[in-house]
Order: sequence, then structure tokens, then C-alpha cells
Amino acid sequence: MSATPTEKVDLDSRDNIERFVESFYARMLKDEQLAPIFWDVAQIDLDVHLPHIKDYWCKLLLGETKYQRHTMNIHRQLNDKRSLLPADFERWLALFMQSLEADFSGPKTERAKRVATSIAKNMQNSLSP
Ligand code: HEM
Repeated sequence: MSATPTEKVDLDSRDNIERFVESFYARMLKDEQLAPIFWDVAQIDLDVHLPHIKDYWCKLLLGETKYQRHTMNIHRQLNDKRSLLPADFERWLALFMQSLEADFSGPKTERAKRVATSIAKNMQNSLSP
């Protein structure tokens, strides 16, 4: 029996955003290039990190206010330990887009693509020497 393809949904609720973040991180945390930055350099605790990422995207896409941390400073500190290179940003964005394109579509999904592209660009510029 073949599985019924599930319809794509938009990032218009916390539930859907949480599913997206889980799918994005499933890709990122097994990616040869990026996974070591999370596990070895930042030594993240997933139970702490993932809720922050979920709150962050609920803030950007739904206007929730729970996320109140300084993302740029956190990446600046990370960049001091291990430089975040243009190729890393390219990979990060590629995995972000793949995770969206697999299961999501709609206006908020398009907004997430634009926002991620622009934040990644600003972050990369502001970290480059
Ligand atoms: C080269 C690309 C990137 C890499 C390798 C990367 C890696 C990481 C790592 C390792 C952490 C955990 C840091 C820590 O807890 O010490 C982190 C946190 C985070 N990243 Fe990135 N990141 C990248 C780009 C981005 C971009 C473009 C965004 C936003 C669009 C973003 C959003 C976040 C957020 C919201 C956090 C949580 C910060 C917190 O603890 O509140 N990252 N990132």
C-alpha cells in the first residue's frame, strides 16, 4: 500500500512551525558540514535549543513575543569559536529551503523564505572580518 501524500500546509500556526523546525533540524543535525558546529562547537542541548528556535519562528511569523534573546550576539560568540563561513550560510539556507519545500506552502511559508534569506545575509555580512 502506498502512503497518501499529505497536503502541504502553511506556517500559520505554532503546531506547523514546530513541525517545520523539527524537520529542518533533522536535516541540519545529520549534515556533515553543519552538524559538528551544533554538537562539537556549541554543544547544544536539544531540549533547550529547539524550544528557542520554535519561539523565534513563532515570533517572526505569528507575532508571538516569547522569544526575547539576542540572536546576533549568540552567533557572534559562536563565530569567535569557529568562523561561520559563506559556505556555511549557503548550506544552512539550502537545508532551510528544502525543509520548507518538502511539506509547506502558502504566504507565511514564502515569508519565512524571504526573512531567512535576509537575516542570513545580514548575519553573514556582520560577522565577516
Ligand atoms: C552559518 C549559518 C548558521 C549556523 C551554522 C548556525 C548555528 C547555530 C548554533 C550552533 C546555535 C546554538 C548556539 C548556542 O546555543 O550557543 C544557533 C542558535 C540560533 N540560531 Fe543559528 N546558525 C546559523 C544561521 C542562523 C540564521 C540565518 C538564523 C535566523 C534566520 C539563525 C537563528 C538562530 C536562533 C534563533 C538561535 C537560538 C539562539 C538562542 O539561544 O536564543 N541561525 N545557531
